[in-house]
Amino acid sequence: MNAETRSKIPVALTIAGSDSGGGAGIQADLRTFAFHCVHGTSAVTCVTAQNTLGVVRVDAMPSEAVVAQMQAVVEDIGVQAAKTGMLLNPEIIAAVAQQVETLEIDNLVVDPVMVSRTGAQLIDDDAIKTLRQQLIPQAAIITPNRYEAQILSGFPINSLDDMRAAAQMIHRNLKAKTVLVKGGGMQGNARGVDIWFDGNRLEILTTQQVDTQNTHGTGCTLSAAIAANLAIGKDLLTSVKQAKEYVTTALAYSLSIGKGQGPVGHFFPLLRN
Ligand SMILES: Nc1ncnc2c1ncn2[C@@H]1O[C@H](COP(=O)(O)OP(=O)(O)O)[C@@H](O)[C@H]1O
Ligand SMILES: Cc1ncc(COP(=O)(O)OP(=O)(O)O)c(N)n1
Repeated sequence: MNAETRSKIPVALTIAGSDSGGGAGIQADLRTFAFHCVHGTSAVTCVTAQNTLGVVRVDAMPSEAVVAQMQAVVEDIGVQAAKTGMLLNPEIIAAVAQQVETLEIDNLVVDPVMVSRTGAQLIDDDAIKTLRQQLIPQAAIITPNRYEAQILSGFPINSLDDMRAAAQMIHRNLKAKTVLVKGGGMQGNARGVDIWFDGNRLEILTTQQVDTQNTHGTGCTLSAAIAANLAIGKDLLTSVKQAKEYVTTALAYSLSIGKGQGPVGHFFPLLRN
């Protein structure tokens, strides 16, 4: 890559929390951006003390600090795409939503981090309300997991049909432009199947099911890979399909570290032997 090409490298921004265990959050996002040869920038929203067994403590950043990070990055460097992850509280969500509008951030991927794969609620009810009202309508795509889709649609999800109905309802009721309901938390044949709905087209996205308990960070990795592909200039559906392929490979190379759910292997596909 010569100097001229390097000066045109795509840039993506993650607005998310830190995971001390390195499996999810900004750590997963920045590795994913780097894997895609996209320069990664970040606005840290909170710091979690976390490992493969769960979240022990969360400390929020002041919303003004999150705003300052977003402004510093966008006003100087510029970004072609952004993703949000754990935004934690209503003040941070409202501030991020305001800045997305003011800074005219395009290609926004909202991973509405509310509930972990294990079913634990990560943000409070006021934060969920602010997310629905202020941020989701600005997203190019939102990527709820099974439990988040249950909260956003208001009904239980136990089958592919339920996932389909939830994607359509979230699109209609929340003015979300495109919805991807993720199936990592489903059982049986629906595990690892995702549903895409953009108001016209409904797609069932499948890859191989990977049999591993080391799935920590799959949602962050998927949304970061979508943002990276959008920053490169790919269209939305291609970005999602390729991001899903990447997550599947990273799952196949996931890491058995810690005593609980280990992280996916972001760079390990490079070490195939
Ligand atoms: N065991 C698996 N095999 C294949 N794909 C999976 C598996 N687990 C999760 N995925 C995929 O990983 C992505 C993230 O989904 P999910 O794990 O549901 O999100 P979250 O981490 O937000 O709970 C989705 O594309 C999902 O289909
Ligand atoms: C700091 C932080 N952000 C997000 C998450 C959730 O990670 P995600 O990839 O969406 O979900 P899991 O598959 O790990 O449940 C987190 N744990 N920490």
